[in-house]
This record gives sequence, structure tokens and C-alpha cells, in this order.
Amino acid sequence: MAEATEIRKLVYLVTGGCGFLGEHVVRMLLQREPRLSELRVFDLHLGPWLEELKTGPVRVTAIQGDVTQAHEVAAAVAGAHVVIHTAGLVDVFGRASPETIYEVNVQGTKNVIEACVQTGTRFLVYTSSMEVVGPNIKGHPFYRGNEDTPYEAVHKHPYPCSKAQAEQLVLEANGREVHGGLPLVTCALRPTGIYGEGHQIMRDFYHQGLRLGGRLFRAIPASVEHGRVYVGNVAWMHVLVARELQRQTALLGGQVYFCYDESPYKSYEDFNMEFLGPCGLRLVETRLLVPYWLLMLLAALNALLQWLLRPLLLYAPLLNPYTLAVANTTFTVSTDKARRHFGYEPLFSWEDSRSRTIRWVRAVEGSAP
Ligand SMILES: NC(=O)C1=CN([C@@H]2O[C@H](COP(=O)(O)OP(=O)(O)OC[C@H]3O[C@@H](n4cnc5c(N)ncnc54)[C@H](O)[C@@H]3O)[C@@H](O)[C@H]2O)C=CC1
Ligand SMILES: C[C@H](CCCC(C)(C)O)[C@H]1CC[C@H]2[C@@H]3[C@H](O)CC4=CC(=O)CC[C@]4(C)[C@H]3CC[C@]12C
Repeated sequence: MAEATEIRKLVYLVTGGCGFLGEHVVRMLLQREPRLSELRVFDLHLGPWLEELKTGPVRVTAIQGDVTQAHEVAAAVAGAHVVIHTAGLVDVFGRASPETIYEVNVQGTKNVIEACVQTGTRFLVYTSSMEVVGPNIKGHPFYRGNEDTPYEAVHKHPYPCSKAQAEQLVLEANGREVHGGLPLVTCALRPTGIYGEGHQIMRDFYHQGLRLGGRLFRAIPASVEHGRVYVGNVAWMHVLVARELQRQTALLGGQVYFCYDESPYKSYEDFNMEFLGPCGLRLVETRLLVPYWLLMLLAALNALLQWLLRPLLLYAPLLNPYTLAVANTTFTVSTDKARRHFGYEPLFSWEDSRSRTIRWVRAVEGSAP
């Protein structure tokens, strides 16, 4: 007992700690970071599940706050050794305005960096995204690429643009002097499409399939491959990189790492069927019935309707020109940089990731959409 309290001396802060990924990071830190003494969970909306975490050996502090408010961020960061910044506005459906997306993703990240500098926090891990690279607006495939693969990263949509700007800010901040005179050490993790327990889009597809009599309709050719990664492995990568950033500052500082695991390369829809299939849904082939030009037309119509209806109501369907372009462009990652730099191996095999996700979808069954 005395030994356990002796080694527990680190304070971590997880921004966005009540989100899909954030919750997994929080739980993973409690399970796998033995040096943790306090875990601060900062989010705009706190989850009730945080209460059950407060009985363990680590002090869990829930902080309701907004990353766009510099003073709230600085107060939460003060005294933390490590910040894992996962908070972000993930919106590719036009629910939020571009200004709001920039405010949260870019200004929010600036506030986190400045808070580290002012308060003397030395280690910052940023949750970036594959979207900072691509797919680009030209629809170029990124096939089994790694962190050094040349690719024309050209974006227009506010989400990838904001993530790219924020990532750049984080990487440029590496080496800045923090309060106390020591250098800030930063790195960025770039997950591909994350799946697993708590994945809202998977839940939406599941309910859509139930409404359609147990069917989903294929819209994208099966040959278009998407990189996907299990949320537990993404969380594990965050925990590991945060630990190793403190040990190997020169090697890891200023670096980017794609998040990867053993999940198979498949089309977005075929991949989802790995979980939705065992839960009773089937994918109906419609390629011959719905040509791509018609999908583009529908996507453009959705965008027009969104714009026309905006004064009255929020119309934000899954299909829009941006999501169609992303869904229809191959983007897969093949790298071992995280293994080479900080010894990352996926904690969950593909079989584990799959069965955990299926179990979660089954539990969602019957719950309101
Ligand atoms: N879901 C995915 O497939 C991928 C997500 N990412 C990144 O991972 C991070 C987490 O994403 P998810 O967990 O999927 O999203 P999420 O929406 O489930 O979680 C984001 C969390 O940030 C919080 N948040 C939003 N605005 C905030 C603000 N102003 N102040 C404080 N907290 C705020 C939300 O309340 C939420 O709990 C994001 O930075 C996202 O860009 C990256 C690649 C793929
Ligand atoms: C919603 C899309 C699938 C529906 C397409 C339709 C309507 C034709 O059937 C999703 C396809 C690809 C997804 C994105 C991808 O996984 C990369 C992402 C990374 C992030 O950082 C955030 C989420 C997302 C942009 C993800 C969003 C949903 C898709 C566009």
C-alpha cells in the first residue's frame, strides 16, 4: 500500500474526457497508468459514469468547462504534469457553423498550449485525425500510407482544416519554454475512423437498419478501403505515448503518429457489417440501382436543403458532398512508427475488438435512437 502511494505522483488532465474516445482514455489511464495520483476530466458535458470512478485509489476530478474559455482551461491545467487534449468538435454533417468548429478545435487548442506554457505543464498529447492528411478534395487515394508518405493534403471543409491547423500549432509548440524554464514536449496522434463501444455513427446505422426492416443499402463500392481502428487501441496509444513522452523527449517530441491496429482493410460499409451483421442486419447490394452520379446529386440536394431550411430547423443527414467524397475515397494506413518509437502494440486483437463492439451493439438494441 505504502509502495503504491509512493509511486502515484502524477496528475493527468484529459480534455473531452466524456466523449466517445475521451471516456476510453480516462478508463484506460485508471487501469494502465500506475503512476497516476489524480485524473482531471475536463468536458463541456460531464457524464454521470464519472461518479463510479471516484472510489478507486486515484483521485478523479470532474471539471465542467469549455476549451474556448482560456481562464477555464488554465485553471484546469495548473499543476497537471500531462495534458491529453482530445476535446474537439467532430462535425462533418453541417450541424455546427464553421466559426464554431474553428473556435473549439483551433482556439481551444491554442488555449490548451498557452495554459501549459503559463502554468509549467511540460507534456501535451494532441488527438489529431487522419483527416489532417486526407482524403483530399481531389479524391486521391491514400493506400497503405505511413507518416512519411507524400500526399497532397488539400482541404476545404472546416473540420479537417481546423484539425490540421490545431495539429500544426501543437507541433510548433514543441520546445517552447514553459513556466519554470523547461521545454514543452508535444506530439500528435492521428486516428483513422474510430469504432467501438460508444460510437454514435454505428448506433445511427444500426437504428437506420432496424427502421428499414433489417436492411442497409450499399452506396459505396466494396473496393474503396477505409482505415479503421478500435477505440480501446486508440486509448491505449494515448496512455503509452503520454508515458513515453516523459521518458524519450527528444525522440517523441514534435512527432505525429497514425493510430493503427489489426482491424482489416475494408470499405466503410463492409467494415460496419462486421458488427451489424451478427446483430441481424444485412447489406443489400444496390450498386447497379444507384449510380454514383445519383448519389452526388442526392448529396448536393441534401446540402441545398440544409441551407434552405437552416432558418427553420437543422437538417443534417449523413449524406452530403463531403461525407460522400470521404466515404468514396480509399484511405488506409500501414505503419509501425508507434511501435518503433514507443513500443506500441495493440492491446486488443481484431477478434477482441470485434466481439466487444458486437456486444455493445447488441446492448444498444431496443434503446431509443
Ligand atoms: N470519431 C472519430 O472517428 C475520430 C475522432 N478524432 C478526434 O478524436 C477526438 C475525440 O473525438 P470523439 O470522441 O469521436 O468525439 P466526441 O464528440 O464523442 O468527443 C468530443 C468531446 O469533446 C467535448 N467538447 C466539445 N467541445 C468542447 C468544448 N468547447 N470544451 C470542452 N469540451 C468540449 C464534447 O463534449 C465531447 O465529450 C476529437 O478531437 C476528434 O477530432 C480523430 C479521428 C477519428
Ligand atoms: C458518414 C460517412 C458514411 C456514410 C456515407 C453514405 C451516406 C454514402 O453512406 C462516414 C464515411 C467515412 C467517415 C469519416 C472517416 O471515418 C474519417 C473521420 C475522421 C475524423 O476525424 C472524424 C470522423 C470522420 C470524418 C468520419 C465521419 C463519418 C464518415 C464521413
